[in-house]
Amino acid sequence: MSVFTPVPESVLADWLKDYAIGRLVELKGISAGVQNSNFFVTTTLGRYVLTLFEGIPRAELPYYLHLMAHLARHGLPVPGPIANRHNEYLGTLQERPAALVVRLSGSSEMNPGLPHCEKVGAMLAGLHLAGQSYGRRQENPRGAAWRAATAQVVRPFLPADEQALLDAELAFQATIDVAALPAGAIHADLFRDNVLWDTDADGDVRIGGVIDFYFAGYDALLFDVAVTVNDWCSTPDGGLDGARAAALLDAYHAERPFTDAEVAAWPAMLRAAALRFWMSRATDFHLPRAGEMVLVKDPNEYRDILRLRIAGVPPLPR
Ligand SMILES: Nc1ncnc2c1ncn2[C@@H]1O[C@H](COP(=O)(O)OP(=O)(O)OP(=O)(O)O)[C@@H](O)[C@H]1O
Ligand SMILES: N[C@@H](CCO)C(=O)O
Repeated sequence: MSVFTPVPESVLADWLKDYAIGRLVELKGISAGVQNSNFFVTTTLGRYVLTLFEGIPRAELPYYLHLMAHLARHGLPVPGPIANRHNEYLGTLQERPAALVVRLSGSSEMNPGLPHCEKVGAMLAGLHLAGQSYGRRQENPRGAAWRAATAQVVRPFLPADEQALLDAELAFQATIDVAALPAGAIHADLFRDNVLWDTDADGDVRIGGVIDFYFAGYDALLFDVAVTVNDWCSTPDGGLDGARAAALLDAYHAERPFTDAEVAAWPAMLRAAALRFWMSRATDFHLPRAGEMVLVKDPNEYRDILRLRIAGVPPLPR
């Protein structure tokens, strides 16, 4: 359940007077997502998603909303935010920062095949290329500094073998020269549940939408590729599915060829991406946030993915 803050219809109808999208027809809470309060909003002029931001500092929100607008303007299937009559994307509703974005079509695919992986790879490369001309910069909120700091918070809760794994991984990651890698705006959480699939006129799968940009930031583009491959191309035990990984990576490489530095850093980035989700999930598990309805995902899934990536991975295409 993801409605932490209820919005009465009369309050929303009044708030919408500040927008040019017509009058309220229907308001429905969305029962997915764990971070914010989300609603489907239908007006006389269209279909939108309303988000009330529950935790992200207000000052950080323009980066996300303008990034979504930038990517949508570049033709990517990203929900464009709607500006109000003051030409602002960010408003205030029920004392929360709030934004309306276009509602995109489709639903997520949790068992992706090769065509899905191929399309996600090509789309991610397009996102990175379009992101190069995005003028704002905000560091990846789950970047290397966050991972190192969070590891120290989580470490006391882990058994000895996991502490050893964590210590060794942090020491290894500290030797990686991330600054040598191409960088830019990255999504940083492009999991299967953040891509909506649709079918085109020929019945082929097509990406209808990429959502949830609220972990986006400036970092190595390869880190984003690694996050995406770890989620889309893993087998149930956490191993890499070679065919799905090749489909995703070849399609990405065709749009934005990997550099030599990226080829060298690939195993390390898959490990950094695994560490990021092991740490965030372990934090949610061992230090649950009081009073919030948080869906706790299994940290061991990403501990195991980390162990398996350390054991070896196939190289990037070149
Ligand atoms: N622009 C959109 N178009 C269509 N559906 C959307 C859109 N934005 C969100 N949704 C729907 O709302 C659900 C929740 O959104 P989202 O994943 O952004 O939640 P969140 O709580 O903000 O983030 P998180 O997933 O990190 O918890 C999605 O699973 C999707 O079904
Ligand atoms: N994708 C994250 C959830 C937060 O977006 C995870 O699977 O841990």
